Amino acid sequence: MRVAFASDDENETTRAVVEALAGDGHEVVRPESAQGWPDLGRFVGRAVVDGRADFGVVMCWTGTGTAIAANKVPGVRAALAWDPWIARGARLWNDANVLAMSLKRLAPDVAVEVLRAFLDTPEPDPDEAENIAAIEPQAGETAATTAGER
Ligand SMILES: O=C[C@H](O)[C@H](O)[C@H](O)COP(=O)(O)O
Repeated sequence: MRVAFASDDENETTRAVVEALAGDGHEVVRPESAQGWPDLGRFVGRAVVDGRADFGVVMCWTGTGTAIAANKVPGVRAALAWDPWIARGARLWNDANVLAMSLKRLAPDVAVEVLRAFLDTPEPDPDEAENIAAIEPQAGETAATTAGER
């Protein structure tokens, strides 16, 4: 598969993830230059939505900033995962298309397990199709209309 990858820092964990992606035969799509975490999250999100990548992986200290930035790209469903069960569930029940991980909190072997659990879960649960479709902004919905409904 083609997997877009970006991280705002590098350590043993990010290196293990990149090595696992390449070692497992994935084509890795990476940004050409170093950027801050908001732009990196957006880069990966756009790569997935544009079809340059099948899935995305974002990493930053917490994993949260890149996840939030990726999720601002319409069509992106980025999920922060810290163990394989969460990663598998994000694919099965949320059809997550971007995996976010903390480069500070996950040991290299755990990050690789999480990555593989995510990428090795090919199809979401059909029973969740309605919920997954409902994640996207609904026709005519804006921040103002959504707030008004509460
Ligand atoms: O959510 C943000 C990330 O965890 C960043 O990796 C962290 O805040 C460090 O970012 P910076 O190097 O820009 O201070």
